[in-house]
Amino acid sequence: MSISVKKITGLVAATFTPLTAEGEINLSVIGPYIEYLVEKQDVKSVFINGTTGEGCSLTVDERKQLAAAWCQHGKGKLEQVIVHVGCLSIKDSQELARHAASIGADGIAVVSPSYFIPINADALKSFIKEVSAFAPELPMYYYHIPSMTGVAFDAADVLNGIEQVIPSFQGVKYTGTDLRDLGQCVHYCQARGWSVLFGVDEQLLGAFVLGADGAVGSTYNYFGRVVNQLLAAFDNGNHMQARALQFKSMEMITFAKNLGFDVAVNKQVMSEVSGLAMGPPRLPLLPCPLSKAQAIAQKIKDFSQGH
Ligand SMILES: CC(=O)N[C@H](C=O)[C@@H](O)[C@H](O)[C@H](O)CO
Ligand SMILES: CC(=O)C(=O)O
Repeated sequence: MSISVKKITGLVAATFTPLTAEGEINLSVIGPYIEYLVEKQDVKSVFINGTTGEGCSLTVDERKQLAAAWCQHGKGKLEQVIVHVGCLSIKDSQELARHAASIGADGIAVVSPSYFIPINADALKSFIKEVSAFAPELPMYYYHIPSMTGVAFDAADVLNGIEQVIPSFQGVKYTGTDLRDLGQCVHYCQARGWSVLFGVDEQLLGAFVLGADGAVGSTYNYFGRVVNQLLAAFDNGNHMQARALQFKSMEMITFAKNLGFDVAVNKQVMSEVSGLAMGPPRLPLLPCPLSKAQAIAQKIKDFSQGH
């Protein structure tokens, strides 16, 4: 079987999930959110319900409503809407995969289960296969994020031979810092026309040197314009300029991390920079003083000046 696939390139925003002050999903923000990404950040693809989107803290029904809203509002405006369908229950993941296909999503991605963790790459391949079987016509991406899932084997081992069991497999979102494993993923994916998307925003340039096709990250929501210039400089062979821009992103993220940069702070930073109301996190995480998010937002605004 072959499926028609547009390769994913450039920056992909790992979107936040807007909630009301009462903690319910706020679909009315999705339309303005898309306008903001396209017009203000020059970012035209999204990865929804992932880590940044708190996908694992939402109900299946909420995730479906969000996916439908992103696909509906994104039509004609966004290049790709990738729906993350990872859950602890394989049946929930299968249902989300089936739903993503029914609403015209451009692809699906899945993380490894993280409570009962697959003991080896073959076990994880079986899991991904059983999810993709519910959306066989949709490109499937493996979302490698060992710091969150606890998976103890290489992504390259998951990719090896996967096309024989999953015909719709199209690549990997790599959120890790092992450049040898990443390089092996690029080597394997390039030979098959698949996409490698990097997910550690502060190290993006290194991944592009190794041949990554694009990047999925939270900071592209509000720093995408600057990072797009980094990619343009890299494409033009202007490595000094690319490096200078990577150092800006690194400095911004280090500043944020030193203040305690969890998903709740990050979400508030997005509200401050974009003016869109993202609301609180879903889980009762530690309260985040507004002053922290404002300090980070100010840094982002200073660093974005002139870009
Ligand atoms: C663990 C996590 O959420 N990683 C995000 C994407 O994979 C990144 O976009 C980070 O938020 C970013 O690199 C800042 O550390
Ligand atoms: C960054 C990313 O890919 C996520 O939030 O899922």
